[in-house]
Amino acid sequence: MAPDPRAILACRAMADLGISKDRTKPVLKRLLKLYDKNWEMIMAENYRVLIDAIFDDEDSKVSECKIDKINDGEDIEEGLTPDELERPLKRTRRNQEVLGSSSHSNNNTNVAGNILKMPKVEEDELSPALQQQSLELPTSPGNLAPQPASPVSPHHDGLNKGKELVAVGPSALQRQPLELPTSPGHIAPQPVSPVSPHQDGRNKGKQLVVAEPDTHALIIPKEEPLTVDMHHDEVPITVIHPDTLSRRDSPIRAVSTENREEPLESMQADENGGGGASAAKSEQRTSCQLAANPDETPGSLEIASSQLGEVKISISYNSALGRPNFQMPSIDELRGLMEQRCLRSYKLIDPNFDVIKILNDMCECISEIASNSSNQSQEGIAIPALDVLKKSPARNALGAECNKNGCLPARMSNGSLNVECSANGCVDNVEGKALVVVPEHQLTPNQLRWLHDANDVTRGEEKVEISWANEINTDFPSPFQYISENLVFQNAHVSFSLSQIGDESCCPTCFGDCLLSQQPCACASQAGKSYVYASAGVVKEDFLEECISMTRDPQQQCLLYCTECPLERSKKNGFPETCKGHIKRKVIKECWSRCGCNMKCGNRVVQRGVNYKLQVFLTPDGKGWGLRTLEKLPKGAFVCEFVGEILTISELYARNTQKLTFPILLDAYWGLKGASKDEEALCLDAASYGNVARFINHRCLDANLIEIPVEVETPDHHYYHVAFFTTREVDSYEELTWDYGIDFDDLDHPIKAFRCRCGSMFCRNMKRSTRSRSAIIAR
Ligand SMILES: C[S@@+](CC[C@H](N)C(=O)[O-])C[C@H]1O[C@@H](n2cnc3c(N)ncnc32)[C@H](O)[C@@H]1O
Repeated sequence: MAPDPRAILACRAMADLGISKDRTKPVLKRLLKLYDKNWEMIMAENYRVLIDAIFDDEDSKVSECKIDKINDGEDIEEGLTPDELERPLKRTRRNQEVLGSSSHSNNNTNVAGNILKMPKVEEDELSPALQQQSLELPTSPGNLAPQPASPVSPHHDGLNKGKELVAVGPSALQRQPLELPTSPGHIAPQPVSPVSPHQDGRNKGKQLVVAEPDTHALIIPKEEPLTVDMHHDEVPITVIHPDTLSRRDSPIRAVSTENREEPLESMQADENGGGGASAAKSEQRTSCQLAANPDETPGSLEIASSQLGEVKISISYNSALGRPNFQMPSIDELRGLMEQRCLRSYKLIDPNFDVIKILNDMCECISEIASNSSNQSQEGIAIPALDVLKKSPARNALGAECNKNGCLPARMSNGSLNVECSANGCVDNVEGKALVVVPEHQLTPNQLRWLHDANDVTRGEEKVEISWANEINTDFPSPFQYISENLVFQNAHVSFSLSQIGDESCCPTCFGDCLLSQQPCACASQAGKSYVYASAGVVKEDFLEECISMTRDPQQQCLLYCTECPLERSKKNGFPETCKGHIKRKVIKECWSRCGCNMKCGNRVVQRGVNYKLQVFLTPDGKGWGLRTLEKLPKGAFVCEFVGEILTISELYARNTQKLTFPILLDAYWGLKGASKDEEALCLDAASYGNVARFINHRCLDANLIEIPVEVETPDHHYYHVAFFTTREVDSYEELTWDYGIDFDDLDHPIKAFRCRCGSMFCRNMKRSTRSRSAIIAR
């Protein structure tokens, strides 16, 4: 009898995941029997049930085998007990139970949604069978199924960026995430915890890029020269079959480049699975050779390097190879699935286990080995190519030649824009290295302006220049007006009058630097008994920690309720609810023009503006543009203020109909005063007018920035500045993030939330199926 085509499809789908037919068939048969040949059930959600059953099958085999061994006395030598052998599963179950109960308590915990919500578990997306199984195993079958993914290229996000709405609202940070209640239903910002299990991997400044070849580029970064002449189907430079990620004995092919100006060489593990430079002396082929043999490379891990010490790891997929609906997953989805696989296969239960960190470590090892063998011939040695901007000595050199920031200058001549590309993936103006000449008239005014302002998106508005870079594709940021100070849109009442400031609210008799005096000046006293800033312009540790816990830790959190909440009052639906509460915050009071001290006074930090080297960049994980630091930042450092138009809440709601806002509420005092008048209930919107903070992306809970209200020129509490400080030390080239406080479940919210790709293990918008099991275990 001819095999059922559905069975063939199922085997194929499993093969794509690296599961052999031999493993698939018996389990499939069992499932068919179990589900009475209900194929729909088996095929649902990309064969989740099947995948799960296969792994469950293996789990039980392994565990049976181990118990057998123990019974035979084998493992006793290693000090293992049956209990220990079972620990992973038990822990998982226990954690799942806690998770369940926590979710339950979340529902009951209700300071009107103003506390952090547990990550959203979308039970309804699981098949009944899976739901049943998930009660026992938090690693639901979905974890192993390929997730429908959005294209890796942030192309679309990039285009949409600025048109999506950011729901920002107060929420709480958790040290015990399980006990965290739900996140806020309103729009105030929310700071974050310094704890990041992924942080180690990231702050090395390495990036993993999941790239989708784009041949429609107007400007082709030199970083990707091979793609210029390649079809989408062709496999780039250096290729390692994905199976080699898990199978040590898989042969790996490498492809060299022919036309590279900066030689990118291939990296491959040796037959014994040894990584590092020793494995790099490998067979090299051209991309043509590889393309001619496509069946062997449905997907590829690309590790390439240049002699300049750049490291690049990219994962690409040949979409022509029988997977027409293939969509490259986001880095977070990839991470989720990889972690699930590794956890399942190797029973890793270390909560710090992080696939990205492993890849980053790999980059570092390559760099280390490569630099230790600098005298050796570079032939055949693969130097990773993607951490491009971070450690490349070429970057600085080119940058020094071309521009201070090393990125994106362009040249106009004879009506054409000559856009060129450097080895570090930046567009530069090195003579004779032009990749594409784009007629000027083909660029929009916005693109022309961005090219012009490539070195300084602030257009001179800040003390420091802030460049932008796109190492991924040819997108430009969307237009907005850069302003370095908040501006009133129309109805907001903000008075900066000197007469409003009484002597008791400033320090007219001070001089020089207030921080040098023993007694805190009158300004500083308003925030507490001592100065908030340490002399180096950073917030003192104890103050910072207090701010963090007051906003994140439910135990420390205090919510203030308005008698008549401006948010509810302005709702257009005519059904105002009671105030959902606003997080009580600690406030900094800086000295100002009426004070006797000078501009260098240590109690003036935010008003002096951006001080660190920052860069706007296109994120590789689909969040659109983001902000990163180009230098290491100490803990408590002031990074930038959130600047935008000052709006009343009514004005904000009016704008929200257009879904174009990037708002932050100035609600720190709302519950303390009586009912705020309309013109005094304010927020900041950076959609059309804003500063560099408008590029800071959201990260659930463990973001590296926290926002702190700062009073400068007005003691009238309804208006203040919102300043971002680092919650921990931040490495150069790390993306800067803060927790918007979004409640991803609040469908009633006036501002549309987005699908979160923050990658945090505490993500509140992550389906269980894509969530890191290690995160669950960590709880
Ligand atoms: C204030 S903007 C940040 C800058 C933005 N990425 C851009 O390209 O202009 C907020 C928007 O960025 C995107 N974004 C921010 N954080 C994100 C995240 N964690 N996951 C996905 N998208 C995110 C969303 O589209 C959101 O509406």
